[in-house]
Amino acid sequence: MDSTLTSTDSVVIDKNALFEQLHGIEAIDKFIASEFSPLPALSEKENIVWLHVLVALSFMQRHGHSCILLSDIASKLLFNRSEPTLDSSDTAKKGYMFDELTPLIGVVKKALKDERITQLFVYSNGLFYSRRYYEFEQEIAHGIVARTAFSPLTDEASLKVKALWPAMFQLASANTVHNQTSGVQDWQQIAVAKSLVQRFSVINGGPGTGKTYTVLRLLLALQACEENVNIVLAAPTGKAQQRMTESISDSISALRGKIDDALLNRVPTHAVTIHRLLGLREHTVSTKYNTQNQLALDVLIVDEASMVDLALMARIIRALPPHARLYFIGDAEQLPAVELGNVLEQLVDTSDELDGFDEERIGAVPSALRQHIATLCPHLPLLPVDEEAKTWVHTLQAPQRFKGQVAAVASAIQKGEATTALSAINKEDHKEIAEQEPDIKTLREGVYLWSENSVSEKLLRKMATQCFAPIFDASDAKSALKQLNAVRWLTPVRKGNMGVERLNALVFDAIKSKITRREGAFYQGQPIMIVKNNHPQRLSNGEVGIIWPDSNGKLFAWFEASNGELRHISLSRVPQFDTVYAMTIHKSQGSEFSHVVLILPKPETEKSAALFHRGLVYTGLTRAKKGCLIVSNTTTFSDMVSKVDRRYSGLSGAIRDAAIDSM
Ligand SMILES: Nc1ncnc2c1ncn2[C@@H]1O[C@H](COP(=O)(O)OP(=O)(O)OP(=O)(O)O)[C@@H](O)[C@H]1O
Repeated sequence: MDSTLTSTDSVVIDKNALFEQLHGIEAIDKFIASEFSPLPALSEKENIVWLHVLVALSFMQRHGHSCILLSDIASKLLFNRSEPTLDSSDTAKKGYMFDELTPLIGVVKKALKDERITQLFVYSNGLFYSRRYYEFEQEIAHGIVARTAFSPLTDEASLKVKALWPAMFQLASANTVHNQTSGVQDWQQIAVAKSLVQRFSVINGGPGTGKTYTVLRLLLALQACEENVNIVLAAPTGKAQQRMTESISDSISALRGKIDDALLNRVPTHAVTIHRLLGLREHTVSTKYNTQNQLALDVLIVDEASMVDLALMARIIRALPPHARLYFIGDAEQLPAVELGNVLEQLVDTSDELDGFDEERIGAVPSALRQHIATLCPHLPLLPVDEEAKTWVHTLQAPQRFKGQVAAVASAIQKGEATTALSAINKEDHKEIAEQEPDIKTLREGVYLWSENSVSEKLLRKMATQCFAPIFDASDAKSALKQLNAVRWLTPVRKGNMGVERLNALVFDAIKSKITRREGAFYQGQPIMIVKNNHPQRLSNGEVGIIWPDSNGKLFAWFEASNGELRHISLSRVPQFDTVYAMTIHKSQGSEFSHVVLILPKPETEKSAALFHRGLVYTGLTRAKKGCLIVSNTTTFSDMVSKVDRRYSGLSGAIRDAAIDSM
């Protein structure tokens, strides 16, 4: 038989001929489809449908979705490409037209009668999954729902927290009267009050909306309830762990003098990476801490939760002892994790219809919880019974820092309002920039847009010198690192004219006359980013350092430790790295810079156009603390803001179902 043909006793299909017609698929998609089809119980026609469902599932999982929604592929022509494009040697592909929904579901259900298939795949509520991801979602949903039940404070704990409250929130009596009479709600206080009586909650909000401020108060309140409570702070990456340590420490400093030092000194400040906490072994999926060997802690606070993927979340839930509290801090509008899943987005998602269910218990605020809040915060307006949000989600909206233009533009982008965002940005045209060329203003407070067309190579080089020459003028490694974090260039892509690789080469060319010392591939002032976790050197993927001489003039790589101290390692020990004047927006997640140059080029290929979406613009912009210069055409900018990158997941629905089951 021809090797391209696959058969069971009754069915023969020419898989390669079918794959040949599909655009955008990769070897792994073909492998999955080949491994689990054809099935003897299906007819030839059904097997062809089944094969394409498997290709679609594998394709979607490669793109971060945990499942496929069958109604979204039903009656659709997918994997087609009408014209060969210039950027690839691909020819036109016919694609595959999926059946209508009812027969499509019929085939999937029939395939799932096969014992081997049912061990590996699941169909549930219109979603088709690999069983592994379905089970992750179920585990997470049950772990969360078990923790969202109302668990009241003891009278003693309640009194202690109540005594601490006015100092924690700096409540002057004028303030409290104001809240009571004006009806102005204080969502930070509500978040703390609610989180005290729920063992799981999410504190969600954009940059500077006061998440750390809120978490610190939650920690103080938890410690007031139970003196020896064991609290652990964790974040998904080394960079995020460092920032968490810094922001909690800064927040504590801001409270000094207002609250008893003894209380503040008990608050933990040192964060760890989640991987380290769980003892995730490199190149394996096993963790030291898991269901059999759970972590010895009472409270786990996870920062930058948008970067937590589905598998990592499942591992966190497994490693937590049942009594442990879990609090997630993050911004659900940020890009989701690079790996599969969009956990935070699903946790805060309120799009699920609660109609027909007991809203009192699933979505709205139960009366016992309202009573608890009224006791703790009599100065605040009562929460309405019909509040729509999930009780465990606290979305902070009012920017406390970061006021002004960056916040206004970010908020319009978040809502998908490209025109509003554009009207809130200062736009400068080619002529103005050209006129300013001798003294271009790359780094200013606020948000500026320069049209991509008006940014010539010459101008880019001037911008590069302005942004990065100060690194080379620094007096020591610490100030060089500080200069490095003052500005970063961000772009969505690695390749192409405005991709990371070309921009880094261009910057290097613009500043190379400033280089005074070199050693092999390294030079003084070179910013490097580690691209793979390296345990022996205690360096994690994404960590950024600088090459700088020590007092003897010998070059070393310098990194900031989580306590703010610098440490250096010899150049021969530097693991795999990239030079990093420019980096991808994805890699910038969890970092902040005073200024950002956000380059959003016109997509050069069909593939990159599909990947340019709102999350990239929002994440890139919100990395900027003071100013952001966007280099983009208004059409590209608007297209990106209008395009949402939705990941399919059944997690939100699984949580709802688990909540109903638990009633
Ligand atoms: N209710 C408040 N009253 C006064 N200042 C506040 C309040 N909430 C937050 N702040 C201040 O606003 C600033 C930003 O708050 P915070 O660092 O908690 O925000 P964040 O959401 O954690 O920011 P990021 O996302 O950047 O980590 C801090 O200086 C903080 O002290």
